[in-house]
Amino acid sequence: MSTFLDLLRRRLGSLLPAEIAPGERLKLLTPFRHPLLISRHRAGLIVDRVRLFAFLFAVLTPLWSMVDFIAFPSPLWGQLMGLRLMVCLAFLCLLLFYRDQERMGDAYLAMFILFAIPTLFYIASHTLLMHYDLVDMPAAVAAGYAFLPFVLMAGLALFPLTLLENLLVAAVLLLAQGLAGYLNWSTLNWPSFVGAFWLLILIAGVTSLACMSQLAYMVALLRRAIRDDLTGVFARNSGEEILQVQWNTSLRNNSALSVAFIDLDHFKQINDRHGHASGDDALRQTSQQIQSCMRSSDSLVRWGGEEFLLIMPDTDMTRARQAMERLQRNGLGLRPEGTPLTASIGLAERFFDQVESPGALLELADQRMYQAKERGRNRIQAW
Ligand SMILES: Nc1nc2c(ncn2[C@@H]2O[C@H](COP(=O)(O)OP(=O)(O)OP(=O)(O)O)[C@@H](O)[C@H]2O)c(=O)[nH]1
Repeated sequence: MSTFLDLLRRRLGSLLPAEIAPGERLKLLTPFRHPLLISRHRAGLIVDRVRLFAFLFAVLTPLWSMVDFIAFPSPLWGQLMGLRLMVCLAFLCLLLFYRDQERMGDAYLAMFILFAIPTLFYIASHTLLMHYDLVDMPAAVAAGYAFLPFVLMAGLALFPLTLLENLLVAAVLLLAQGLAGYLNWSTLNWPSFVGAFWLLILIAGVTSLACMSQLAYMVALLRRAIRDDLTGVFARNSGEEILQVQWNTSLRNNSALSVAFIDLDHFKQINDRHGHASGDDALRQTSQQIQSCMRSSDSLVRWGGEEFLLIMPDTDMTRARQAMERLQRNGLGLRPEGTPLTASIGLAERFFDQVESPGALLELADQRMYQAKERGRNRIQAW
């Protein structure tokens, strides 16, 4: 039975996008456990896509007035043109004035505005069209107005969204379509309202898959770009970005921010005596040991060869020191000859040291790490 379940799990697992690692699959379902850098890059990408959409809509919406002019009687085409110009203006404002702060809250707001503008247009245009008894070509053009929810649902596929986010937006669009049916907007030559609703659900399903595939590619590419190949912790350039973000957050919230430089002692000897592969093993062990001790909000960065930087938001000097003492007690792994790996650790904290920039914070922690080396290694230097 368990072999069958195993086989089933593996077969089903192979249906998921291949580029995503097994441990990362949950990231495709909900946005709650996305690391900081994924959220930032995803937010930036979503806002870029919103602006692209806004540009296309701003150009295409007024152009369609020519079709209205040919198909509809006066004053209907004029009223619709007025609506279209307002929509165009709203999209232009979104395009020109929306500033991306690389926060998911901003991305959600941008998407909300992007979808709210055509939805309001959808309601307003149908309120106008309902007053006219259109036949033949005008009726066919009016039916085109009923396709807007389909365009919006298909447009969702452009965004790198999780399943949960996708279902929420799709549910709102389905609700709007249901409301349109309830209010009898289906008079617009739409042959079967239930058929249309079903089609919208199918499109929602396909879009969810498209969104998750995009997100999977994004997560996989980011993993390669931001992680150190050997240890899997953050690479130095991502560490610099994370430190800047955490610095900004600590300024905004007036909260503590600690950093620790952790430099392994006599690491060169491992390479010299036991070979480079043993040195690599030791680095992997150390990074795992530090990760097992740190909080989920902390970020571990491989800063250089055998030097790690631990960024600890919301952590004052006392607690940072306690965390490093715990790390020392748990150990950093073993050298090939069986003796414990040790490190010299330099600590610095924003309030405690009264520094004015993330660079100064790093500098101080680095200096203290060198002092710890000079004082005999295997120690924590906090002032
Ligand atoms: N195996 C391995 N070694 C590395 C890697 N990156 C850097 N190193 C080695 O790390 C060693 C660092 O040596 P040193 O800077 O002299 O430091 P140390 O021997 O730890 O001495 P102290 O820091 O003074 O205690 C060098 O031998 C580098 O070749 C890596 O990715 N893998």
